[in-house]
Parts: sequence; C-alpha cells; structure tokens
Amino acid sequence: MVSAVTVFFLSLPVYYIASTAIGLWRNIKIAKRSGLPYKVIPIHAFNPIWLLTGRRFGTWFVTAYPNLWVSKYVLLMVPEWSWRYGFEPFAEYGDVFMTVSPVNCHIYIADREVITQIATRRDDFPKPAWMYRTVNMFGRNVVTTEGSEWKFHRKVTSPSFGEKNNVMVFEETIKQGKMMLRKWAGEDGKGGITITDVLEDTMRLSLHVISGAGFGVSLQWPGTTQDGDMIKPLSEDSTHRHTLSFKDALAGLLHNLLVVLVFPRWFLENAPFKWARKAAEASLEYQTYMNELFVEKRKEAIAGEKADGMDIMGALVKNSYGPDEKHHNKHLTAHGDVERQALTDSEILGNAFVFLLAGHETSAGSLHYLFILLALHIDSQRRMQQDIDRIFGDRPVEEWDYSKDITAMQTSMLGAVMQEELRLVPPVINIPKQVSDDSDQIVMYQGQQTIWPKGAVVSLSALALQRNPKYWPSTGPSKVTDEDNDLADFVPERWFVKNNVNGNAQPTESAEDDMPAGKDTNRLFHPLKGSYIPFSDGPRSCLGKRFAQVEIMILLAIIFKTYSVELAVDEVADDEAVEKMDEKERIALYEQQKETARSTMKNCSEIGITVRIKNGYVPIRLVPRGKERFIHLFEY
Ligand code: HEM
Repeated sequence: MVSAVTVFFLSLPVYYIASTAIGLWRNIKIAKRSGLPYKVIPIHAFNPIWLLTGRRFGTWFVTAYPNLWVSKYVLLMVPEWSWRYGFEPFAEYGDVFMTVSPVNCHIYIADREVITQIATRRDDFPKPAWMYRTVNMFGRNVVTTEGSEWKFHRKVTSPSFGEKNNVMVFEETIKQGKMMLRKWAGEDGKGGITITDVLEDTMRLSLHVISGAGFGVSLQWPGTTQDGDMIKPLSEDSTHRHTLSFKDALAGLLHNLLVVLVFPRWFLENAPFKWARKAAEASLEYQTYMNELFVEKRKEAIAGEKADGMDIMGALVKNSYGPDEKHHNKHLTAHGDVERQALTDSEILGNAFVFLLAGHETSAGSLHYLFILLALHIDSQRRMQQDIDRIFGDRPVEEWDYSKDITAMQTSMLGAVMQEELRLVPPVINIPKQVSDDSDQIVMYQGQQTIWPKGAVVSLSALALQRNPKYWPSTGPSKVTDEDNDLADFVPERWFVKNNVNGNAQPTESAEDDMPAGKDTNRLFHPLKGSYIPFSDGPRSCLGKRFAQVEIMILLAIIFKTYSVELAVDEVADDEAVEKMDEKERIALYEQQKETARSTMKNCSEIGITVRIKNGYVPIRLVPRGKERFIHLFEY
C-alpha cells in the first residue's frame, strides 16, 4: 500500500514533465503552420507554480542580464512584460508574434491593420467569455455575453450613455471634484498638504461619479453626511435593516471583488475568517441596496417621472417600465432573443454591476497616473493651465456648462493631456480576445495569409501598439531616456498637428513651432484607424468612453484652474529645509524626486484587471497657482 502511494507521488512529476513536453511539441507544430513569427517559452507566464516561485527571479534575471540570449525567452515569461518592455519585443519579433508554451499559443498584436480585422470580425474572434463568467453573479450583462445575446444587451444599454447622461457626469464630477479639492487643498484652500493616497482618492472620486451618474445616488466625501452615507434603505418599501451605508457597500464589494466573485456567498458567510464574512456582508448589502434602488426607479418610470438628467440605471429601468407599452415585454426571458426590446429585472441589475466594475478602476487609474505625469512634465501642466484659463476665463465653476464647454475642452491641451495618458498607459494593456473554438481563421498580415489556430489566445496589445513608431509622431529624441524617439514618454504636445490630410493628421516633426496654448487648438492629431485603442475598437469597444472622457477632463479643469501639482519631497526634506534652499538646490531636489517617481511608476505598477501602481506610491501636493515651491523655477 505504502509503495503504491510512493509510486503515485513519484509518478506525478514524471506525468507533469511528459504532459508539458507533449503540450509544447503539439503547440510548436501548430505555430509552425500559422506562418506567424513565434517564440517558444517552456513555462506559461501565468503558470501558478511559476508565479509563486520563479516570477521574481525572472524579473531580476532579465534586468540583470538583458543581453543574454536566454533573457529574450525569460522576458516573455514575466507576467508584466507588456508593461515593462512596451514596444521592445515587437521591435525585435515583429508587430504580430506568437508565444508558444505547453499550455497554449498566444498571439500578441501591435499592428493596426490586424487589430482592425480582429476587432471587426466579432464572431471569428470573440471575447473569451469564460474569463468573465463569475461577473454574471448579479445578472447577465453586456460585458459577459457573446453572440446575439450580447447584441441585444448592447442595443438596449447603449442609449443610456447618451448626452443626457454626459451632462450628469459633468455635473457630478464638478460636485465630487470640489469635495476632493477640499481634502487635497484643505478647508482654507491653501494647499501644501502632502497626499500619499492619491489612488485611494481617485478611486473614491470615480466610485462617487458612477454612483451619481450611473445610479442617481450622490455621495459625500468623509467629513460630511447625507443620504448616501446613512445606513438606511433606498426605498420606502424596504424593511431591510442595513448594516452598511450604500457607499460602504459599494466600496466593500469592489475591495473584495475577487473573493466575492470566486466563492459563493453562503460559503463566505460561514467562513472562519472575518475578512470573508465582511466580503459576504458587502455583497449582500450591495445587492439589497440595488434592489431597493430598482424598486424606486421602477416607480418613477411607471409614473413617467424624471425625463431629464437620467442616470444610466434609471434609463434602463425606464426602457423596461416606461409608459410606452411596446417596451413591456419583460416576460420574454429566452437568452439571445433579439426580438426583445427591454431587459429583464435581473439583466438591469447585472448591467448596473458591470458599469460599476468597468468604469471604476479604469478612470481612477488614469487620473492617478495623470497627476503624477503632470507633476513630472511641468511645461505640459503649464500649457494645460493656460488653456483652462482661456476656456473658462473668470467664470465660477457653477457656471461651467457641458454643452458650451466640452468641445473646447476636448480640442485643447486638456484633451491632449488625457489622450496622451491613455496612449502611454492604456488601463487595459492587453485587450483579451480569442480565435473562435470552431475553426482556424485566416488573417492578412503584411500582405500574406496567416493561419490563426482555433482556440488560440489573442491580445490586442494596446500599450505596444500606441508606442509603435509606424503610427505615432515623435517630437524628437527622448528627453528622459537615450531613445531616439519620445514615444515611451508623456508628451501631450504630439497631439497638436499642422496639417490634416484625408482625415489623418500629419504629425508635426517638432513640437517647438506648434505649441498649443493660446493658439488654434481645435485640431488634435487623428490617429490612423486601429492604432489607438485605449477603449478597444470595433463593435465591442467601450460603452463608457464618453463618460470617462468627460469625467477626466472636467476633474483636471477643476483642480488645475486654481492649483498646480508638484511632487512632494517630505521624505527627503521637510518644509523648513526647503524654505532655506536656494533655487539651484530646489531644482536639484525636484529632479531627484522626478527620478524616484519615474522608478516607482515603472517598477511598482502591476497588471490586474487594469494597470495601476500597487506596491508603492508617489506623494504629491497641490499648491495655489503662483505659490509653487519648485515648478516655477524650471524654464518654460
Ligand atoms: C478611462 C476609462 C476607461 C477605459 C480606458 C475603458 C476601456 C475599456 C476597454 C478596453 C473595453 C474593452 C474590454 C474588453 O473587450 O475586454 C471596455 C469595455 C467596456 N467599458 Fe470601458 N473603459 C473606461 C471607462 C468606462 C466607464 C466609465 C464605463 C461605464 C460607466 C465603461 C463601461 C464599459 C462597458 C459596459 C464595456 C463593455 C462593452 C461591450 O462589451 O460591449 N467603461 N472599456
């Protein structure tokens, strides 16, 4: 008996090695047939054993020995390679290449024509829906479905993201931005407070904006109380005794998302760990609040109330329960029934949940990187402030107006700064697709037919694509590294162009003679089709694109109208020490902090659902314009 057990355990590694070798051999054969360049890696980057044991070693090895031939293979086994090495692997292997591991063939794309083919051939290259299955926990929705069912969800949910909702996003962001300013600049507005939890605050802001413009519940920042903060039902009809406020339920659910998605609630509720029971509590509270909101919105819809300024969930409920009789078909529940005009109750709640998920971390992460990048790129910050002054003049924030101001914002340095951040750090670095399981697919690449094996994993490599010199104008050699182009740097000025030929902008060779501030700035660079995909491309592109753009631009405008952002230097010199420094010393200190901030951004960013700085922080300060401690000392 003992020997049988021993044999069993001894045979496990043999079985593992044999199945790995067979898997690799099979996949190499498939890769050879494809006609695509490929690289064989013995271990898949997301192999759990490798993640636990070899990942750190791999990262260290590639950094320590970048020129060894073996490093080229180890590099592709580092899960963060797409973030760390950007366009480099593509420059070496080609704009489309495949990694072949024992587990699968994985095709990475930084070629705009191939991306356009993949994004438009939706049935041949579906979303790997299995990855999102757990996200159906509150109801089926537009993110997790495929085929005709997705088509139906998309058709019904798209109108809720219209201009009426954009106005709400604009107004809610102003409201939330003012509260964030109070925390960042202090009650007296004097600024000078070191902010270390920038991501936490941008997360809070984006959560509150979705709560307001997505669900119609406006939340307050700590220090104030109002409905959203209170522990009370959102519907008069509810008798539920809540244990968390709506805000804490939302935040708690998002904080424990992975746990909540993976384990059933009954399991978490009975687990011996407090954190698991807290996760279950947040999930239950969220669900109960959303049911209450739904009841209220249904009452409003039936009564025909709230025609203007509709939040997204309100618009979905109105579509199902509004006075228009043709929409009352909620009894038709068959999935994929494209004749349906309205969502079921569960589908409304499922979609509300994914709007929260899709729109929260993405916008928050972008805002976080933006604050740091603007503190690093002082000239861009100044030009953006000049454009903000030009657009809003002396008008108080209360008089800012979506329909009057949004175009000017989008075509100014505000728009350019936002577009550049999304070019440089697209939150979804690799947009996931797959080759349909049904059959191999032919894709044209560089004028040749290539055969993409059925079931292969496909990544639209947004970050690499958006640094591909074939498509993007450089304003000159990098001012940060020794690269001969600046495509891996934050240079919003590249978005301003001289000519616009056939709808595609001609990149300006040098930014010097085409500075945007105060000039004719209503022509931003128009990237070639398929070369700019922070919001993905084709029919499955982001539904919340405009929502996010409005939110980001208006928040920047609110903050930078009155304040500048600087890197905080507390960890190196206190305020008194800075006070005593002469100009040269201050410049040297700030340059040093810039290096630290760059290194933190590069080395502490992690790719989860989105990329974000997780294992470190870059402290910043808001300072009233005209009272800067450092950035006014730099030449402009
Ligand atoms: C900077 C902010 C944002 C970025 C960069 C972004 C990016 C993306 C990307 C890349 C996708 C495609 C994902 C995939 O195919 O796997 C996507 C899909 C989606 N996004 Fe966003 N997003 C942002 C903000 C938002 C917001 C604010 C909302 C809603 C309030 C939202 C709602 C959605 C939805 C519903 C989808 C699924 C569309 C479909 O499958 O038909 N996003 N987004």
